[in-house]
Formats: sequence, structure tokens, C-alpha cells
Amino acid sequence: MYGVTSREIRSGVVEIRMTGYDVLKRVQMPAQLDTAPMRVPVALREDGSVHYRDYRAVPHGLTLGATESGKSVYQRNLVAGLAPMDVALVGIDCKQGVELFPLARRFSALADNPDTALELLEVLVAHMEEVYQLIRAQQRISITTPDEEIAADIWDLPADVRPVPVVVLVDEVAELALFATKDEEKRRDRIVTALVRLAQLGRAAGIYLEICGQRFGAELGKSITMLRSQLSGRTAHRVNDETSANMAFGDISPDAVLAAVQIPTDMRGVAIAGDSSGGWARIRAPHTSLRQAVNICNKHADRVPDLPALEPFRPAVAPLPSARVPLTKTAPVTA
Ligand SMILES: Nc1ncnc2c1ncn2[C@@H]1O[C@H](COP(=O)(O)OP(=O)(O)OP(=O)(O)O)[C@@H](O)[C@H]1O
Repeated sequence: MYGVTSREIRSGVVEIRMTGYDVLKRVQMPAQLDTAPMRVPVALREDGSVHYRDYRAVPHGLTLGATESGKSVYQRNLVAGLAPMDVALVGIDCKQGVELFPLARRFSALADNPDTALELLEVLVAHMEEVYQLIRAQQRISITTPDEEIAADIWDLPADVRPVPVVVLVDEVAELALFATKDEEKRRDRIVTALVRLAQLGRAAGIYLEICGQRFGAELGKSITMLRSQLSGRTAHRVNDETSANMAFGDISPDAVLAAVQIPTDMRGVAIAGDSSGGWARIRAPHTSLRQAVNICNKHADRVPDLPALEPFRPAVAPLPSARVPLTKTAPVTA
């Protein structure tokens, strides 16, 4: 029997109701900016504790759910939580860009079609290789100094040489896999190959994948199983059938599969979150509107880091009203 409902009663305060137990809790979501780097408070668990998306503990994530189940709102909460942090945000949104493009001011790179997405992913693979070279160069220095720790990932590097971490958000992954011609099929395979490389090697280079979609199946080609095994953070909103729930949790926990298929249609935003340990929890993200997320991204627009490789993919955005150059010149002050 499903026994939890939650709703946001005012900004940042979520009311959790456990039906059958007559328990009511009001919980204040913590401030978005958490002290631990790359650890985002993104939702509440049914016991009232905070659910974090911790990129350093679980580098890559897969979020599944039927249409209108709450995937975009969840992803929006992630972006809003990441916006104040020292991180580059990269978005791939081939659903006409409707979800991620309004948040463009905080993004270092955006792609809204599969051709640009492929170019962007291959640039990220090249960036990852450069970061590996940097880690190796640092290792060569440390190795000659007894007692000095040897860097194994970007977080072991001295802060002044550490590259900025990158979170790559992919909205509706199946849109990247559509093909009608042989050339488009080859493009799909190259996209998935780049995603697999980022998923296998990205963690040490501080590149984290956050992939979202209604399904995650054979349409993504032969490497799908390999890619899925690397996306160890799983979140499933309401799904249409057990097959979809299995795509999220079949290889992790049969109980989580059952819990995902039991999410009722009217519980939008409720999800099951689990990872490769087999542990899982029911969660619900705050109902952040697109307007609220845009405001947060605009507020932190100046935190977009300088990453020359991503510059060609930087979204063109109009300046914010406060930063606009006045259309009329003020008269010079004369003595
Ligand atoms: N955490 C939440 N709390 C309350 N309502 C929510 C929550 N998340 C989503 N909803 C409601 O569900 C609707 C659908 O959410 P959302 O757009 O995130 O779904 P989706 O899975 O991304 O859908 P699609 O695949 O069609 O884009 C929202 O308009 C909102 O009203």
C-alpha cells in the first residue's frame, strides 16, 4: 500500500503526509548551496530526510518516467541546485530546447539537435582527455616528492590547477537516437559511443552525466547495456509498464521495480531513487516552476566558467534588463 504524499506549502517548505499512520511532517528544504562540492539537495525522502544528488559518490545518473510524470521538474531542481556552484553546465535538449534553453544564461553549452549534440559530446571527450593529461602531469611532479599524495582525479589536484567540473544534462535521450537514414544511424552510434566514453572515464576528469528519458532501451543501439551499467544513480518517476521500470532498476533491485510501477498517476513528481548498492527510497522534488529555475539561473549567470573548448556551443542570450546598455545617452554633466 502506497503511503506517502507530499506537497510544497510555501517556497522551500514541503509537507509530507504518511497515509495510514496519520503522520504529518513539515520540512524545510536546506538552502540550495550546500557546503560539500557537487552535492545537491534535490528532493525529500518519505521519511522526511533530504535526498542528495551527490556527483562525487555516484557520478552518473539515469532518470526515467512516463510523459508528465515529473522528470523535467526533477531536472530543473538539479539545475537550480547546481547553479550557485563552481560547475560548468552543459545541456542537450533535442525536444526543441523547451526545457533547458530558458535556463541558458547559466549554461556553458547547449545543443538542440543531434548534429550539434554529437559535436558537443566529441568536444567533451577531447576535454576529458586533456584533463587526464593534466592529472598525469601532476602525478609526474608528485611522484618525485616523497610523502606527497598522488592525484587520482581532479579533486586531488591543487585548487589552483583543478579544472572546473562539468555536469552534462541530456533531456529525452531517445531524441538523440532517432534515425531515418544510414548516415543518421551512424550518427546515433557515434553519439552513444561518446556517451559511453564519458560514462566510463568521466568521473576522474570531473565530467558527470545526467541522462533523462521516457525509455532507455534497444533504440539506443548495441552499447546501451554498457552505458546503462555506468549510469549507476537511478531515478524512476511513474512508468507506463514493468518493462520501463526494469530499464531503471531491473539490474539493481526487484523491490525498486515494484515500487516504481506502483507510483499512482496522480502522484506527479514522486519517484523511486536508487543506486547500484541496491538501496532505494521514495522521493519527491519541490515543485519548482520554470520561472523559479530561470530566476536562479539568471542570478548566477556570472558563475559560467571560462571553458574555451565549449565557447562555440555557448547559447546566444539577450542581456538581462539590468545589464542592458541604455538606448539614450545621458547628457554630460557640465560645470
Ligand atoms: N515535484 C512535483 N510536485 C508537484 N507536482 C509536480 C512535481 N513534478 C511535476 N509535477 C507536475 O507534473 C507536471 C508534469 O511534470 P514534468 O513536466 O516534469 O513531467 P515530464 O515527465 O518531464 O513530462 P514530459 O516527458 O511530457 O516532458 C508538471 O506540470 C507539474 O504540474
